[in-house]
Amino acid sequence: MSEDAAQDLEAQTSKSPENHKRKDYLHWDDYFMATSLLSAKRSKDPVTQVGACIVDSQNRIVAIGYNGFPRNCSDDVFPWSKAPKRSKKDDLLEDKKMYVVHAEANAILNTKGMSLSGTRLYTTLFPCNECAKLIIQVGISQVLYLSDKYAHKPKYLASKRMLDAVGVEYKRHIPLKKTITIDFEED
Ligand SMILES: Nc1ccn([C@H]2C[C@H](O)[C@@H](COP(=O)(O)O)O2)c(=O)n1
Repeated sequence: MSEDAAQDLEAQTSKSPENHKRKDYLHWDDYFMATSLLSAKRSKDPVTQVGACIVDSQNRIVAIGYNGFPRNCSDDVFPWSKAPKRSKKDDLLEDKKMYVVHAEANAILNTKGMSLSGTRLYTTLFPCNECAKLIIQVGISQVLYLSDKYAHKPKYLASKRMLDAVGVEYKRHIPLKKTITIDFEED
């Protein structure tokens, strides 16, 4: 038997992985969180890059977003710095928090007003109180997050208070895969 024929025969046998469903495919939650992480890579914030992804009940991505300045507010003109605590009014105007649109808000805005009732939001960082208000108002029913690094801050405590009050579920996503490599040269 020629080498080619032997390879064909091997490919046809039941042992060959080519004839079976792949086992190391990406599971849905990892897939959507990875999409959020990829989206976060677009952020120009030097300290914290956040990505978010909204998914409907049929696992279709509805919109994605990341933290950044509003459209046409230049990344090179508006400040990426933080004002020191107890700053004067002028210093506060040089604080990024005055200008940044959060990833979750951008994802919601990117849906262009479509119904989000019953959708899930994947975010790399737990939503603040302002984003929680939006999440509730548009009817998102579940939030999955990776990091909760600001959990102790009042904004995040207020966020949980609101989400708890209205029954929006939230849970930390524990990835099944620790890393995912994207290789642009893979064939
Ligand atoms: N859930 C969140 C929380 C924060 N952000 C944005 C806002 C800022 O650009 C950055 C946080 O900066 P830091 O205070 O860590 O210097 O992340 C967001 O998009 N979503």
